[in-house]
Amino acid sequence: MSYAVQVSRPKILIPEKVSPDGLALLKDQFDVDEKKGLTPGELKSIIGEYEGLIVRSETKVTADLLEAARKLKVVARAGVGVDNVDVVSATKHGIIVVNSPSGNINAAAEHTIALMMAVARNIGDASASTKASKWERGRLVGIEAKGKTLGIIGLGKVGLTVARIANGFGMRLIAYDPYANPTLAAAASVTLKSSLAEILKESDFLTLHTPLIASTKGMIGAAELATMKPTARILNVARGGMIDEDALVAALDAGTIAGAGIDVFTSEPPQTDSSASRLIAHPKVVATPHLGASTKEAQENVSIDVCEQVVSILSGELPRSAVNAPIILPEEYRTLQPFVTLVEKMGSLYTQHYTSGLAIKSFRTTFDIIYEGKLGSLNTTKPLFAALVKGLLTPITSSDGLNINIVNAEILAKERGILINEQRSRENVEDKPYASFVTLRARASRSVSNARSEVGRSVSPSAARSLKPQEDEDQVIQGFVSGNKPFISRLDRFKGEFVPRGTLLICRNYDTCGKIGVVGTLLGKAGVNINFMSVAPLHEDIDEGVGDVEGNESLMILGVDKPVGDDVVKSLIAEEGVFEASVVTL
Ligand SMILES: NC(=O)c1ccc[n+]([C@@H]2O[C@H](COP(=O)([O-])OP(=O)(O)OC[C@H]3O[C@@H](n4cnc5c(N)ncnc54)[C@H](O)[C@@H]3O)[C@@H](O)[C@H]2O)c1
Ligand SMILES: O=C(O)[C@H](O)COP(=O)(O)O
Repeated sequence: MSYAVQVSRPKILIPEKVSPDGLALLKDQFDVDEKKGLTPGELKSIIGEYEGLIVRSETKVTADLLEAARKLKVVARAGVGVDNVDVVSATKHGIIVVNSPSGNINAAAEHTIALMMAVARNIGDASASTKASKWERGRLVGIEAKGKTLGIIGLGKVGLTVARIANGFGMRLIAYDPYANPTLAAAASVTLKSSLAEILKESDFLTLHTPLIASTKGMIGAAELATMKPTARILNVARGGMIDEDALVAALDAGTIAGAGIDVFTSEPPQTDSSASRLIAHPKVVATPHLGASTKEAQENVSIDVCEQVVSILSGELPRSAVNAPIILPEEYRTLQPFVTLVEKMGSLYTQHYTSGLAIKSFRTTFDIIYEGKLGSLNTTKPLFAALVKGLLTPITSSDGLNINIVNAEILAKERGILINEQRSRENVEDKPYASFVTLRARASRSVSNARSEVGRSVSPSAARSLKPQEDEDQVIQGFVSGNKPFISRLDRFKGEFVPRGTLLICRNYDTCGKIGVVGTLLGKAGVNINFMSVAPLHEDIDEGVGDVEGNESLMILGVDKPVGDDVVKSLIAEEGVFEASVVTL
């Protein structure tokens, strides 16, 4: 008599329509349950049995669901956007979230072109009218794409693909993307513009291809629509929320915008009597139900992509596109983790403090990152390199773009035109209160430094004068780790310790009495509480020319309990002696 030992196989749940091509890769090793139409309650009641969960955009992977997911190791998003996944909560639970950042790019780009032509030639309206037994050739005259200007907001993967196709139509291509790679733009015949205003004014067709992040949310509202040509047509195959839907309906009603092709909405499916449903119902709108990625080919691509990653993760290997990437391997974790956090924060601080608000934003900057002291003898700095790239890009790419890990960081940096030189120094750091520290030095190109002096962070008129001497200076951020906690110890010419965490207001001002009171009063009036404050005087080692306020300046760093509005920042710099201010969230 023989006995077969029953070993239970890991289980994977698929509550949405995912292409079978990828699922076939799972079936040898795992039990795959395809269960569509589950309510949130039903999903929660069964999720505890599963090691893997594969979703598209409809399943809401909430903190509550993840709390109940006792065995879950991976959430795989068969597509790009992870806005339906609570990534922070997944990270807290040690669950890796992966996606497929490029499997559906072509599908989204082709859908954009389909909407553009449908809007240009009244295809939706004409089809409905003809099916209703009408023959309205006179009413349904369209326009051609050839010779028209296509304005592209967001020249990333989808935006560039749209540009390449539209180039074949004989369209003039312009784009606004402060972080675009100029070489790729030029190769696609796209002229990069330095302001959104120029794009709005010149576009016959305007198409959006950015992620939905703070800087893009509501970026096209009534004021922006009012600057566009009344013959302009708008396309959105990116995310709902970037266009103010009510404002677009009003502009279409008033005839100040000619038409729109929209695939994505603020509520999906749209609720009755919502702004999304009013937009969909508008006669000048061609609407599709989030179909950008819905082609057979794209669904095969994303399915295979994420299923391969599920296999990797459940076999204990690194995935290629983890959204909450383990940029550090387990054996390196103990030594490097606090420095990974530090370097990521330094990168993020750089992007937010130096590039937000610039007329010309760019990473055409060369970064030197110098690891000193004990860090100088590391076997590998790959996780720190990846952390820097992640920190630099995170503030501008949202969770959609966070697939940065030790495998892909170098390629992603190159794609963005980010040049990073790593240097190690084992030199004695005995004069320092810490055994290792990291310096990030950005050598700004001429165009960037010019932009800084023109617009920069919010600057007071008197600051323009004192900013001048900084134009060609390197930008420096220095930090160290103490008790596993990251600290910033230098920001440009200022030396002072602060913890890079939460929302920080950074003000450069005359180091005179009363400044703290002024800032405190203005924040108090705006209902913003100060959690901590640090004053950084000029760095003692710095003897470079610092302008006519030399030796008399300091940096004030305030940890605040909520974001500080632009109006408050403007009032701050209107104060005598406050030169510039920026708000960063780390
Ligand atoms: N409708 C669909 O089914 C569908 C399918 C695929 C992708 N998408 C969406 O399309 C969008 C673009 O995807 P992608 O893969 O090209 O992303 P991407 O990250 O490759 O490109 C986004 C670009 O936006 C730029 N950007 C960021 N902030 C900006 C700002 N404030 N102003 C101007 N540009 C800014 C970035 O520099 C980047 O180049 C995403 O929102 C994605 O979720 C939708
Ligand atoms: O983010 C994406 O990949 C697209 O919006 C597609 O979403 P879908 O998988 O639900 O079609």
